[in-house]
Amino acid sequence: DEVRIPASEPIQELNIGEDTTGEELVYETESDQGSLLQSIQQNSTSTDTPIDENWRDIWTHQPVCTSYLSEFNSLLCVYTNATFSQGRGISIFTTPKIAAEFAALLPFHDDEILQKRGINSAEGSGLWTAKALPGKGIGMVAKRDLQRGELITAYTPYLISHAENVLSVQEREKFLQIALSQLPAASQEHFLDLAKYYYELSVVVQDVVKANTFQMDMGGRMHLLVVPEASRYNHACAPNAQYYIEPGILTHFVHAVRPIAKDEEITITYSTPYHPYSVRQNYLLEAFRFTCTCSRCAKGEDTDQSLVEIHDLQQSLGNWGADSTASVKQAERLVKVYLEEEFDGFLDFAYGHAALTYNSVGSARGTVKYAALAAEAAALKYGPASKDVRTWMDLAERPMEHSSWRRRKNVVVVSDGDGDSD
Ligand SMILES: C[S@@+](CC[C@H](N)C(=O)[O-])C[C@H]1O[C@@H](n2cnc3c(N)ncnc32)[C@H](O)[C@@H]1O
Repeated sequence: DEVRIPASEPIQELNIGEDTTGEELVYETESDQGSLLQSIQQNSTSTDTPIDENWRDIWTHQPVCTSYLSEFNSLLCVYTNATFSQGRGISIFTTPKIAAEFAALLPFHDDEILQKRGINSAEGSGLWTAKALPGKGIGMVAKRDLQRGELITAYTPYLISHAENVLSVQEREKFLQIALSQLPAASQEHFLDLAKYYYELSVVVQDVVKANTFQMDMGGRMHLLVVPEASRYNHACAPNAQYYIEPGILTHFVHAVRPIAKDEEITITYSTPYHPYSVRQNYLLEAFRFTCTCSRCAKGEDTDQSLVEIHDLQQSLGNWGADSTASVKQAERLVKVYLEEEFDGFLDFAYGHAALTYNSVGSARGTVKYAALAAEAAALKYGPASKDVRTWMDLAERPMEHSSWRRRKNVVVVSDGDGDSD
C-alpha cells in the first residue's frame, strides 16, 4: 500500500538509443549463476558446448554456440524453432540458461495458444495497413475507425538477441546471420525488408536490429526483439497507440489509446513524452536519425509550458508531507492537461494521481472513479496482467484500506475504530 506513485514516467523506448553494433556499449557483465554454467566454471578445462541433449524437443536446429565468454561466465548460442507459430519461426541468441527459460514458455508447448488469441494473424487483418508515407518511410495506417482500447497488432518476434556487448561486431553478426538463415524464407525476406541505417551488407542483421528494436527482460538480462509488423509503427510525441510486451507468450501488443480515424497514421512513442521539445528533437535525431515533425513537435517550444505545468502538478500531488498543498482541484487540472496535450497513452499517471488525491481527502467516490480509469489506462500501457493494473484495481475495490485514505483530511479525526469516521 505505497502512497507514492512514480514522479516521472519510466522510459519506454523502442530502441535502446545506444549503439548496439558498437564496442563502447556497457551492458551488464555479471555472471550467469546457472548450475550448468557453474559446472563449466568448475571444470574450466573444458569449454565444450553445454547443449542440452534433448534440444530437439524444442528447437528445429542444433544450437550453434560461441566459445565460452569469461566476461559473463557463459557462452551464447543460436536457438531456432523454424516451425514456431504455424511456420512463422523464431530464432533466439542467448545463454543456454536463458534459452531454457524461453523453452519453458507456453507457445513452445501449445501450438494453438497464439492462434487462439489472434496473435500473428495475417497481415492487415482489416484494421491496419503498412504503407509509404511522405518523409517517414513506411508507416502504419488505420483501415477503419478505431476506438480507444482496441487491439491493433499482436505479433511475436522473429529474432530475439541477448543485448551483450562482449562480442565483436563481426562475431555477433556471424551468429545473428545464422539465427536469421535458420528462419523460414518468407520470414527472412520480411526481416531484411525492414528499415536500416547503415545499408552495409556485412552487418545487415545488426543494422535491422538497431533500427527496429524493442526490449524485453528475460532471465534478468535485456534482450532485443525484432517484431517486423510492429517495426512499421512510426513515432509521435503524443502517440495514438501504446505497446507492451507480454514475455510469457513472447507477444508484442499495440492498442489504440484514443479514437483513430480511417486513413489516419497509427503511432507509438520511441521515447518519454515529458522531455521538452529540443531534448526530444535531439534524442530522436541521434538515436533514430529523423527530425520529428509530429503534431506536437510542429507546435515547437509552445508545448513546453504544459510540460512544466504537468511536472509542477505531479510534484505537488506527489508530496505527502505535512506541508503538502495538494488538492482535488490540482488533480482535476492534471487530468485536463493530459487530455488537452493528447497524452492519452500516459493517462494512468494523471488518473492515478487523481485517485490517490481523492482518497487522501476521504472521497471514496472520486477514488473509485479515477482508480478504475487508471487501471484501464495501465492495461493499455503495461498489459492487463501488470502490477500497475492490480494496484489501481485494489485501490478501486478497497479505497479505505489504502494508506492514502484520509491521509490529507485536514480535520482532527477522533477515531471510532472503523476507519471511516467523519
Ligand atoms: C522502427 S522504424 C519505423 C518504420 C519505418 N518508417 C520503416 O519504413 O520501416 C524507425 C524509423 O522510421 C523513421 N521514422 C519513425 N518515426 C518517424 C517520424 N515521426 N518522422 C519521420 N521518420 C520517422 C525513422 O527513419 C526511424 O529511424
